[in-house]
Amino acid sequence: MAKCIETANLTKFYGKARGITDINLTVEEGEIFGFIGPNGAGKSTTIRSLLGLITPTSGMARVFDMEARSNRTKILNDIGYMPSEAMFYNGMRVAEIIKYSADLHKMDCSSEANILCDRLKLDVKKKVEELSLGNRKKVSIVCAMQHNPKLYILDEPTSGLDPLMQKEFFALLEEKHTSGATIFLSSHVLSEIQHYCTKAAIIREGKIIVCDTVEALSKTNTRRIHITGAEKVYPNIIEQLSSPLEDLQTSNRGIEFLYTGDINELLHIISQFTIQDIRITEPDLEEIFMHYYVNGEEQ
Ligand SMILES: Nc1ncnc2c1ncn2[C@@H]1O[C@H](COP(=O)(O)OP(=O)(O)OP(=O)(O)O)[C@@H](O)[C@H]1O
Repeated sequence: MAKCIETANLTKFYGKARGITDINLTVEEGEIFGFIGPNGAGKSTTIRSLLGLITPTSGMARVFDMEARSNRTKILNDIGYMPSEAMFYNGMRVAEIIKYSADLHKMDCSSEANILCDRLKLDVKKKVEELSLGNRKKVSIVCAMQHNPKLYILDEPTSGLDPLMQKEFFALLEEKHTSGATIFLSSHVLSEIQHYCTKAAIIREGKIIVCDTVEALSKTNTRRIHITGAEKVYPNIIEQLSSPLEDLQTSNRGIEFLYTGDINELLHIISQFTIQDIRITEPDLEEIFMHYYVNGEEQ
């Protein structure tokens, strides 16, 4: 399958400040790729490099098999970009902004724009400064989608949208994907990545710490252990374990924690104490992502 996005050792320093270091990513045509990481991790810097808006300090970024910075005019024509902040020129009406954005692509997108505004319940007569954050986001969505681009680069697209509009937005995105579009989705909302993405990369402190299919990321030998009746003895259990526990929670219903060590060792230690019950479950993807957010090991 053809590569839609490719970076190799992509690095950007803002003066001496780290933006991103040695980012290696490949997004194949037709993929829905999730890009997640804590605040300041480097998501927007990576995106701005892909759009050719900033010059990398070193390494390369290619989109549609072209070097991003020197071919940005050509590349941007086939991209639907939603920046994380939906900011527009004050004084303009929604319809004018949408038309202006279509003109930049030298296309008449009016019929697609009307459909999108209708589905998103966007009042095109309003002035930008009269719009709520959610409604400004909708303007961004229409501008990103009306020209039916080959690639969507979406930087936290759902922040500010109410749940109904989030649902409509993803319905639209899935339709575009079914028609052949590739999607690069930066998000803080882990459930979005889990539901919609085929592959995901986690970035932390400017570096990619893990990149795999969402299915593979969900598979882990980490287990969540729930024990009832161990409130008094759990310090003794912890003391004997050779692997550290994570996310230890105690309550009057018992204790629970994430455990990645040898399960036989754990059961052997627990068997020395009197407990009421034990349950061993797989952690959900959100817990796995949080593990990488907080403790992230490098690839
Ligand atoms: N124009 C700039 N000048 C100096 N430093 C910058 C600039 N833009 C970003 N940075 C720094 O680069 C790092 C990565 O920032 P970036 O905005 O790419 O992160 P992010 O993952 O998009 O964060 P968030 O989730 O908060 O939007 C941060 O440490 C940030 O302070």
